[in-house]
Amino acid sequence: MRDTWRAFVTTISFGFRAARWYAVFQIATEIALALTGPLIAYGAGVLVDAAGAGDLRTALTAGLGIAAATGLLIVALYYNAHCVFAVLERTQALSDRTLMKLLGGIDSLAPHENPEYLDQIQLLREERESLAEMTNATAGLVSALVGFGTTAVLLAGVHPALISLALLAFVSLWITSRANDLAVDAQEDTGETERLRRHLFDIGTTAGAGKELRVFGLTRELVRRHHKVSDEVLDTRNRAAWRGAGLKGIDGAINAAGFFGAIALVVWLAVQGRATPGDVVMVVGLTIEMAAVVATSVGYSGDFLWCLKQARRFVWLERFAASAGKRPDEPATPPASLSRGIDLVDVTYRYPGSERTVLDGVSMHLPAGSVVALVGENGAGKSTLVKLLCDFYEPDGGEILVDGVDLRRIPTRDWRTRLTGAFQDFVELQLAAREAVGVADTTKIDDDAALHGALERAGATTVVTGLPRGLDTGLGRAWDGGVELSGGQWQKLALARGLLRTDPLLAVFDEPTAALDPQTEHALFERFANAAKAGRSRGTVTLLVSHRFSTVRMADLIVVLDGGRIREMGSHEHLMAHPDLYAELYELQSSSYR
Ligand SMILES: Nc1ncnc2c1ncn2[C@@H]1O[C@H](COP(=O)(O)OP(=O)(O)OP(=O)(O)O)[C@@H](O)[C@H]1O
Repeated sequence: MRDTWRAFVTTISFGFRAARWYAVFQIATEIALALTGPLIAYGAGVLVDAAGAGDLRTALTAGLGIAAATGLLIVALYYNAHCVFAVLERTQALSDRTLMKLLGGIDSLAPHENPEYLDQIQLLREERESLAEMTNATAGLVSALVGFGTTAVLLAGVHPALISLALLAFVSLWITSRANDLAVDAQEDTGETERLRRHLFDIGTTAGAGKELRVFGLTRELVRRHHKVSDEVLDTRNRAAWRGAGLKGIDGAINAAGFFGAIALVVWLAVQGRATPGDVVMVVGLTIEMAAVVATSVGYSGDFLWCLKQARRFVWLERFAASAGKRPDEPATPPASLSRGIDLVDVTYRYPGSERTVLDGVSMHLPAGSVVALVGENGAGKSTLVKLLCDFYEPDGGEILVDGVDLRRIPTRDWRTRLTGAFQDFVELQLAAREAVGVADTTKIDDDAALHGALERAGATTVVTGLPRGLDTGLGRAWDGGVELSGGQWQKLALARGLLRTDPLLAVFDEPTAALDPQTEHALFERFANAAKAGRSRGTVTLLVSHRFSTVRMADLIVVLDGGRIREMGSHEHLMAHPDLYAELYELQSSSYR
């Protein structure tokens, strides 16, 4: 119950934070709207009785009241629609920003391996409008309650038995919540299939996959699979919708019977002389009004319950985000510079939900100020090791020591401020060129000298000098006047981002040059190595992952991973003098280049 209350308060507060006065006016106009129907019915009853009794003054006053209520209805309807949109748009923007903050604020990548997390996120993304619709659903429910209460009081004034009409509304509410549960269950049951459907659509329509799609003629197969999973999703959701429609049919029949009973009762009372003609007119009007109120309150309570469901998901995510990540008992700050270096002691790692040990007892010393190259065949565990060093995941066993301090003790965000690097799955940031590089250190976004320095270190100067407006050019074809870059140019900008930070303790470059030609990569790594040597006073450890051995050989230390274990390590000369996997692969590559 506390969770439900918290979910409600959290999401309704979005509306009031994003558009306070519009939300207030929305609720006020909804209440005004709710009152007009019963008041018009009441006025009609008074008018009929007054006219019958020849009381012109009362009849005209009632007529004036009906006219005023109708006028109010027209104005309130118009302004209410404006408020609804204003609240919805602003609240949606706010709830989107809150979601972005929440998801981006989870330091670890481990949740992305958790199917429950992925399902919740998928559903939340799909239904995130519901977070914004809480104000609307609540305002609707409040107005329905006001309309319901006023109608019930007026009906009871004619005969207490008519109040039973109001009780039917509770039956309708119960049936609606059952129908709603069916829809929610169906949505949750199809969460994973829906993810697959979206994935198939994405690969079938994004430019990135376009080439392979055409070369391999995959469109037909993708469409076939999309069709199959769509049918699965839609069949399940449709079955739930039909069962819900069946329940609503029963609801409709019960209500129709109730309304007929109410009209029959007041007509019988009038025939008996215990009700006036005005009462009959009013009860007919109120019965119609009650039907409308029940329909809207059923609709709004359905919306409200649905919004509440999404709100609870949001609160679940808030809790998850707050509990994710490490909370060291004795937090330590990263050192200003490294004197010893980074040690891995018997590090073991297995991806969540996987049985396979990806890193198995890895121990090594990465000396302060050194350039270390990590090599090994595909799947050897190189990127996994890089991810552990970046604190995306925590080792299952063993420890990573930063100048002797266990990385588990260093808060992730503090460690990340002392990290830099570039990754094979870099992001194409379609922003102005200065932003695409400057995001690595936002204090330098307007510092042209710093940005050009990073571009120069990344060998990316010509990428920017070739742009029509230099650093201020918009990148990407999605924008008016934006310039599209080649894969290698995007990668060079990603590298420049990695090289903008000038005081890291660890710089990781995980195949950041795969889109570049070997000569460019060689020249770049030479530059990194020289920069790393120049920065030895800070003790920065530079870790390179590459499959190109001509590049790797310049590292101070080369670590060869094989099946998640260290197979050999040492300098190029040492590894060549003691031939094993490295020497074999090196020879193989250099002979193919001869
Ligand atoms: N998110 C993941 N969940 C489960 N297993 C994973 C995940 N990422 C990688 N693996 C597995 O871990 C093993 C090591 O992968 P990793 O990416 O570290 O290898 P790598 O040496 O960097 O390979 P490459 O040279 O191809 O980039 C692989 O067998 C891979 O299947």
